[in-house]
Amino acid sequence: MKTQAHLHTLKICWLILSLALVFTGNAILGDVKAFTDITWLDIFGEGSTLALSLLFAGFILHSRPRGQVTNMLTIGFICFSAAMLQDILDEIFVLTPSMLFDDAIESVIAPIGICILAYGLYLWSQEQQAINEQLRRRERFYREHSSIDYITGLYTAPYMEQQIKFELESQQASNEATAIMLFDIDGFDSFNRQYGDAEGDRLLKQVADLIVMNIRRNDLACRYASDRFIVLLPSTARSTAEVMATEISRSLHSLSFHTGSNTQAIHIEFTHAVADQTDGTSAQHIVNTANRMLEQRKREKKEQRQQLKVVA
Ligand SMILES: Nc1nc2c(ncn2[C@@H]2O[C@H](COP(=O)(O)OP(=O)(O)OP(=O)(O)O)[C@@H](O)[C@H]2O)c(=O)[nH]1
Repeated sequence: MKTQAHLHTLKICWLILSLALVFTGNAILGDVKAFTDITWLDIFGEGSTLALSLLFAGFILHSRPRGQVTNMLTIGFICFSAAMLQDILDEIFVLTPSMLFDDAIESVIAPIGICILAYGLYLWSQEQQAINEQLRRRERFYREHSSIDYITGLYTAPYMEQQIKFELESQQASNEATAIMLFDIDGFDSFNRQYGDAEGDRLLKQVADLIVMNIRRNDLACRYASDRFIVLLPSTARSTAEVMATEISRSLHSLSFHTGSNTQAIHIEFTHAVADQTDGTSAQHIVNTANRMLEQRKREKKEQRQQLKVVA
């Protein structure tokens, strides 16, 4: 996975600078305690908290893009880490009580940092709700990042099977229908050979995005296999699913795909199939039935093409 840390060089510099300032302040303004006066257990405890705080800040900067949420979380962690460092250093340095340096950092900067951190977390939860809304048609109610296909950004077949299983179980209680649709690109192998695998990957991504755009809020799209996509349609009768699949196939066919800087668009053919819970008692059964129908339609299409060639 690509790190986002390079986007945050300035923030990393601020973090290092603030820790360096705290250390320098203590070194200039304080006197080092006698070795025997130092409580090493306290240093260990406070040092662990500082290390964890820096680790959290590292995860944030490693994985998040730029923006207000990242800024708030980073400022919060900078203040909190500076206060934790001060807590450690006052075990090592004695500062004159009349100096407010120690109190200012521990009693003022620390609570300010925690307030900013809390505000950052609040913004993060708001942001997450907006992202969840966008992701709904790609993941529904369950997130498992290890099952994501990185070419299309969709989940893979095992995830879909699990979701169909959940849907069948809940449908037994509600007595509602559940349908699935399969879409398969025609001649993807020759597309790859003609335009290269990178263009093939780009096509898969665009097809995935278009499918997601064409389904409803509660439906779920996944990549089933190489050039095959599957959509789960909860509470949907087969007849409705057939209509939806035909519309999506039409929309996929009108996709204007441009390879490289070519101005001439390529239009891809698709084959689709629909199945519902009457086709089987388990997720595996229903998906197998849809696959068989799809293969059958592909064979028919190929035969038709060959007949047309012979006639021509
Ligand atoms: N670019 C790209 N190609 C892939 C990927 N996964 C599988 N493929 C290729 O997809 C092609 C699928 O070939 P086939 O199953 O014969 O499908 P097809 O050429 O569309 O044939 P029909 O389905 O019968 O029309 C193979 O060439 C695979 O190497 C991928 O992630 N990216």
